[in-house]
Amino acid sequence: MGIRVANVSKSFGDFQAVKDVSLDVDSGSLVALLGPSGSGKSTLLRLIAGLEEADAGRVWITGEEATNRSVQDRQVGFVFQHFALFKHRNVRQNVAFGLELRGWKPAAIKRRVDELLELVQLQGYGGRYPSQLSGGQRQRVALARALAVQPRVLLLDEPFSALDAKVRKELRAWLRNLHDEMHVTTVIVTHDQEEAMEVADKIVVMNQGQIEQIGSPAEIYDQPATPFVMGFVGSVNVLPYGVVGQQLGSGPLASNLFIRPHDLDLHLSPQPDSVPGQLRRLTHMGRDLQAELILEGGDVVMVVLPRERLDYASLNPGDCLHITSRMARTFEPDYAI
Ligand SMILES: Nc1ncnc2c1ncn2[C@@H]1O[C@H](COP(=O)(O)OP(=O)(O)OP(=O)(O)O)[C@@H](O)[C@H]1O
Repeated sequence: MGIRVANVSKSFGDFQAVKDVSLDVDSGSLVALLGPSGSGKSTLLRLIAGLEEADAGRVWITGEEATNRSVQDRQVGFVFQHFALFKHRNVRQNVAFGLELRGWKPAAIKRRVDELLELVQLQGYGGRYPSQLSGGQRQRVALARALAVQPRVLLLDEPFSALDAKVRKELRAWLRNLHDEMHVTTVIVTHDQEEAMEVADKIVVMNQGQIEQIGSPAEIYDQPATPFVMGFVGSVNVLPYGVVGQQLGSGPLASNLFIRPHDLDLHLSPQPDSVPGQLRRLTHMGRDLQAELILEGGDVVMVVLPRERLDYASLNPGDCLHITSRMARTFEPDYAI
């Protein structure tokens, strides 16, 4: 086992940020803690690191109990969103920091730093100072520094969120490749579902201090356990069963139907099991069209479909279209996102 968390809770004053959470992270895997702001992701990560003390529960790191151990003793590597590098140390000196503290000899430090700079693809940057690097390069130096001392686990708290979208995407792919080379057990905190889907073997979806679901990216997307998960990891229409139920799905009368925009289809004429809707807006999104329709009862429905599926050239707002569904889910009655 890479990391085990058992029944961990943490409150700040009256506010319970983490509520009786248990989690196993397989050795060598990359797990994402995903959830909205305030859901307790960072607090859980900090509890694993030893930066916060749990009110209750226990933590194991690589099989050894770490609950009462100091941060240093836990031998974890961290990278934070704004992980400040030492400004007055160049890249090599930043990466070497932990090794110097541990009394490594200069020749061994040089070898290890060379190795790490190659790993994070920053050979040739060793003499630069942090102010002479891009944001993405700085985070790669931070990762090299965290990895220098061969941590037992790597904990990343929104490491890329301060960077622009393109760099963030590049760094995700890079992190995934790095992880495939290194196999260090890694936990990454993110509020970005695309990031979690792209990098993680498993996703832990958190909401209000608790785990809603743990699963592979495909499981989380295709078999969401709760309405919250379904809404958080993709777009969803929530429609009262009473209005569209018999046509678009099946379930208890009092429930809502949860349907992804991609699982709906549009037609120019009525179909078996279609419901009519009035077109409010049609948006071109590259390959796909996004249509917003209003049902007879006033509910708004979003449909996303490939452009070639609909002869849209002559459509205008106000036109009547017919909606069918390929896949609809129901959850407990009265459960709302
Ligand atoms: N040191 C603290 N003192 C008081 N409240 C705190 C402290 N740290 C966290 N909290 C509160 O605990 C809750 C969970 O915070 P946490 O940072 O774990 O959430 P998060 O899911 O990581 O959110 P974000 O993505 O915004 O960082 C929040 O409501 C936060 O205000």
